[in-house]
Amino acid sequence: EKGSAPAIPVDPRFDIAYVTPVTIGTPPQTLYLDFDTGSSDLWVFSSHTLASQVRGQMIYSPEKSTTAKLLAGHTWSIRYGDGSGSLGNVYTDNFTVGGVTVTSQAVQTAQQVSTSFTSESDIHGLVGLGFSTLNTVYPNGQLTFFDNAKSQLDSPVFTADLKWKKEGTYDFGFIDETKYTGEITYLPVQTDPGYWTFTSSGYAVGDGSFNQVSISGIADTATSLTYLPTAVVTSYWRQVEGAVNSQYYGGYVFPCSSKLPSFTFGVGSANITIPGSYINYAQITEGSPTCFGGLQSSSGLGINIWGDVALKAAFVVFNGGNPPTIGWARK
Ligand SMILES: Cc1ccc(-c2noc([C@H]3C[C@@H](O)CN3)n2)cc1F
Repeated sequence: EKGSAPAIPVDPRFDIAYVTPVTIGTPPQTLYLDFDTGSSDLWVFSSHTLASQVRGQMIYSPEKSTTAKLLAGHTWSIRYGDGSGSLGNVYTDNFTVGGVTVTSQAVQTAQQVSTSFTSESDIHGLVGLGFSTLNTVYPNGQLTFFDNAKSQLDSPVFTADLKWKKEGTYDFGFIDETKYTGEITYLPVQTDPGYWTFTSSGYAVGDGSFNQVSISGIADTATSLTYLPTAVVTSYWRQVEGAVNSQYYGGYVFPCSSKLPSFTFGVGSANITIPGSYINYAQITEGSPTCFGGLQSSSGLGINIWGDVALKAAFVVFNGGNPPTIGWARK
């Protein structure tokens, strides 16, 4: 089996997140979910979610699905990197993405969500694509959609082809050769504690020389920006006149009229180049001459994150084989 599904930017002005249509239950209920390689819970806004916390999201109603089964005595609670979170109960039901169906997928129904989820009406939940060890369901952890689907896929892989301000795709079970140029470079993955953690071989700013330095970080499809060590990020923004690291705005801001240099990162002996335009993330407020950078320091996070700003410059293969590896190609 194999399948393809679109990755649709939530806001056409800037790529804050990407959502993908899925169907759950019988008859099928359609929701648009944020696929997240940085976590491993599949949760949805539901008929159980506090009404005061639902604002326009599509919901999953297990009581309307003839194939839904309550996973009695199981609960979950998750906190994301930005402090947002959600919690609730667990059902199993049929779950389909791009034509690939998993019967009895653990679907975590939210009873409560934090304000940033309530205010994001285009995101109806998340599909965790990290390693199942990160799943928060208690007392028995549940498997991700990918872990459940793996055995029925032609190949135990999924790929991410995210695009700048355009619709991209997630493919399951196959590698679409038309989606990239040159070769795919595969790197080892550290699966503990459960992220797709890999080590980049270094970086270059614009046309500058390549700095050979190992940068270990996670590939995270649900983090909008890219967060790297302070030394790396400082050397990038030093090239942009008027760029400052603003305490007020919580990161590097710069004049929107700037022509930003590209940022190249090493993957083995190959490399991926992020165009400068991708690093001009957004105006700090509508109409402002000041813009917020897509490349920020990871010093406060304790982890480096290759988020959408980096991922959308590449074709990325998440290989769930034994051992798992991550593949990068230019496109
Ligand atoms: C409103 C909202 C807030 C946060 C997130 C969110 N989901 O995953 C992540 C990153 C950080 C890490 O926790 C795992 N991947 N961030 C999604 C949202 F729709």
